Amino acid sequence: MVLGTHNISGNQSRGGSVGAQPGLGEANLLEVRGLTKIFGTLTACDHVDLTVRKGEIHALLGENGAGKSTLVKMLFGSLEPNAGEILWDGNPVRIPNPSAARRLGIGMVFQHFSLFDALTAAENIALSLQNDTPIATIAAKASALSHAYGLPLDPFALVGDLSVGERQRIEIIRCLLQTPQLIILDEPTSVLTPQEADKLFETLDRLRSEGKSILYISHRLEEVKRMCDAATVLRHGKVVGHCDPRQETAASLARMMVGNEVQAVVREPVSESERGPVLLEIRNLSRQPATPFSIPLRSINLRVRAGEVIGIAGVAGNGQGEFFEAVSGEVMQTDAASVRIRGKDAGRLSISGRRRMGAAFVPEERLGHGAAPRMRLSENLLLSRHATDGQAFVGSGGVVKAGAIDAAAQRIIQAMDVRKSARDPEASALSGGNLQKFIVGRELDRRPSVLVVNQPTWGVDAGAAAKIRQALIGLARAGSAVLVISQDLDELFEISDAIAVMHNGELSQPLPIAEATYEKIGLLMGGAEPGHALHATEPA
Ligand SMILES: Nc1ncnc2c1ncn2[C@@H]1O[C@H](COP(=O)(O)OP(=O)(O)OP(=O)(O)O)[C@@H](O)[C@H]1O
Repeated sequence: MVLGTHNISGNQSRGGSVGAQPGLGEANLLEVRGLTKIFGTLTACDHVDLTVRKGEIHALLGENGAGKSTLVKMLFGSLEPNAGEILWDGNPVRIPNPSAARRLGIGMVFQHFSLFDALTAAENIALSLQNDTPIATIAAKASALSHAYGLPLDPFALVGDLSVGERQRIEIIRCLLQTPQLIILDEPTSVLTPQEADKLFETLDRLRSEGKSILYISHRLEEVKRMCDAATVLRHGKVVGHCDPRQETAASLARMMVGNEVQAVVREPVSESERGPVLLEIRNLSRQPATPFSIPLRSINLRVRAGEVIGIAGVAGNGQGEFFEAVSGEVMQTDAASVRIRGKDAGRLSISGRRRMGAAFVPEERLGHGAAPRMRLSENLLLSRHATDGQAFVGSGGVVKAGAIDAAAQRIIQAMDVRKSARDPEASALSGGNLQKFIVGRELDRRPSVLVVNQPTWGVDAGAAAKIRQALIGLARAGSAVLVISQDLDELFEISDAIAVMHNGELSQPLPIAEATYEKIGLLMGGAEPGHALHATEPA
């Protein structure tokens, strides 16, 4: 490992003199020197140096809040640097806005997608092209790219009906349509299934072989080792090292990012006698597809008992989103008994009604669903908890108890180690992983009897992911029922007492973790007949 010894500012050609200085400099597409961004009192990027060569997949690593997104936003013209220099093909450039970045040849796929739900994939792409190319032409080009790069996409599908993975494909194709030389991908696989991620890697391989460069942000260190030719590591806004990830282990990369060893998650097996009553019960839950693109739910049955964590695995788009909506009350059922919380029918209750029964829910999408972006963390806390913690947060006559809300927000921030640039910032000012930590912490803080969480560690760094996973196990062992929907099989194996698989709107019986293997779960994810080799976790 080379820590901070690779002097990237010493070998470039400048001022367009490509070829004048043979060697490494010729192959550099992007060079960044001393790039700095300050938010209030926080230096999010502190004199960052970075070099991306032509035809290279370059990883940008760092824990949540390290400054990765801030850095790439400056490269894409979404944020203006306070200091520093950007060289493109050896020439100093200013990138005042994303259009300038695109003209230069820089494309970006953001962590939070910027798509309109009510429009089709092709219409969304058209909006970003800023010209009047007919939709049919755009759709044809998008289809051609989708075939060429192995990214299946129906250009006429409504975005609102698509899974997160499918939405990401639109973003990637939208980016490729502009024939970029450098593609920036901000945590592209955090919401993809292993199969989707493999497809994406093929696409990236192909782009690399065409000489394109990729700047790749990811918390998944195994894939960084597998895919990337070089890595730059940030910590607290500063570059702390460069390395060749292929020469590292996931543990050594994690250590480099975090500065020390990442704590392993501990899950002691839970015995039958340690499990309590069924706190969440799904009975014969069926749901017609709301749109032609959504998945019907087919007679789902599941029981989650006090003391246990049940995981739900599955390839994205097999009904997990529809299931979460039905269980959380985002969509109500006609049959009140199809969702029972702590022994009472809840199927016809709203989210607030179900929360009042002691349940808590963490949705997959952080911004918009999990938190209102333009509201402060304390305001978000009030928004989600006024219905359940009315007495704690709202006084007589409806007066908001600002002190109590502030104290609770600070408690959560401290418990989850949420890193931020102000005492009580707007949700949108938090890095993605830190916002996820806050949202999970906000729900855990209520000590709910039932917690249902969809993708608990999406975009969260290795250290923080371990903390969240341990907290979920801790909540269960303290007597709650915890249901975790995740596309990260490693995560499910780490935290679950039993794993069920959702496929095509059907849920298999949970397989006790002692009997679960990647092969069995993988078979079920691929649609193998449920029933064989599976045992219930509890007597009916
Ligand atoms: N618009 C903003 N206003 C104020 N502070 C901000 C803003 N954007 C980012 N920050 C702060 O800058 C720091 C770096 O955030 P950034 O999003 O770059 O981190 P990151 O490394 O991408 O993290 P993650 O892995 O969680 O996505 C964080 O402390 C964040 O709170």
